[in-house]
Amino acid sequence: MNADPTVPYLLTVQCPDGLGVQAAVMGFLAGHQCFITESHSYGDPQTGRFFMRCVFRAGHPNMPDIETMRGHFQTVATNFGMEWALVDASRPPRVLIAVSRFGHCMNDLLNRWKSRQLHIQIPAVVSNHEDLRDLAEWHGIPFYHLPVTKETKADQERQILDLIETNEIDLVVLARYMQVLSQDMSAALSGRCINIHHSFLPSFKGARPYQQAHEKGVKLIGATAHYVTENLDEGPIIEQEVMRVDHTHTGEALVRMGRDVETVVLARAVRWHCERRVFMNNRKTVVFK
Ligand SMILES: Nc1nc2c(c(=O)[nH]1)N[C@@H](CN(C=O)c1ccc(C(=O)N[C@@H](CCC(=O)O)C(=O)O)cc1)CN2
Repeated sequence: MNADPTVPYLLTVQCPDGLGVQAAVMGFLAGHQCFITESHSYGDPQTGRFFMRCVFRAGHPNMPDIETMRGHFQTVATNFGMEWALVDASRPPRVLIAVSRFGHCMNDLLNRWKSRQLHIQIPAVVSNHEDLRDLAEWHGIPFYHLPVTKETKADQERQILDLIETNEIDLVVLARYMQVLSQDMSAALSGRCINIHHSFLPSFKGARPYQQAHEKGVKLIGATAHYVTENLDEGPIIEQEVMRVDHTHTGEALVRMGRDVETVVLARAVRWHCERRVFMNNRKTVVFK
C-alpha cells in the first residue's frame, strides 16, 4: 500500500458519553497508522452526549484506504452507538446559496470562495427574485430564479429540492433568503441548512429585526447563524456577533451597520460547518474552533 501522507482525513463522532469512548477512537487511529494533527472532544454533562473531531493523515504508507478504514471503524461505532463520519477533507463540500434581494452575504461568500478563503464548491444560486442574477453570473455561478407565492410554495420548494439532489448539494445557505421554509422542507434539510438572521437571537425574531431593535432603543445589534428548523428563528445557534450602537443611529443606519456583522457571522458558520467543526446537540450546538 502507498498511502499519500499529504491527504487530510476527518473523523467525527458523537455518541452517549461513557468510559473508553475516546480511548477506542484514538486506539483505532493509532492501530491504523493514522497520524493525528488535530483533535477535540467534549462530553456534555446535561445531555450525556460525547463529541469528538480528529484530523489525521497517513502516518505510514501502509495506512489502509478510506473505504477499508470505514469498514473497520463500523465495529467501534456499533459498540458505542456512534453517529460518525470518516471523510477525505480535501474534497470541497458543495454549497447551494439561496438569496432574495439583499446580496451582501452572498457577495461575501462568493468572494471568499473565489479567493480560495473558503474550501467549498458553489454549483448554484437560487433566488425568488431576479435582482442578484448579475452578481452570481459574474462569478460564473448558475442562477436559478424561482419566484414563489403562498399558492406556489410547495412547487417552488420541490424545484429547490430537485436542484439540491441534481447538484449533490451538501449544504444549503440561506444568505438573506426571506421566505419561511415549510415543515417538510425544513425536515428534508435538517442539519444541512444554515440561515443568517439579522439580530442577536433570541431577540427580534421575524423579517424586520432592525426596525424592532431601533424601536426598542438597544445599544447592541447583532447577527445569528443557526441551523434551520421548522420553527422560525429557533434553530440551533452556530455563531453570533454584536456591534455597539447608540441613540444617534437611525433604523437605516442599523441596517447598514448590521450588514458587516451578518457577513462575518455567516462566513464563520459556513466555514466551521464545512470543516465539520459543528455538532448538533439537541437544540444547541457544540463547535470545535
Ligand atoms: N423554516 C424556516 N425557514 C426560514 C428560517 C427559519 O428559521 N426557519 N429563517 C428565515 C430567515 N428569516 C430570518 O432570519 C426570515 C425570513 C422571512 C420571514 C418572513 O416573515 N417572510 C414572509 C415573507 C416576507 C417577504 O416576502 O419579504 C413570509 O415568508 O411570509 C421571517 C424571517 C428563512 N427561512
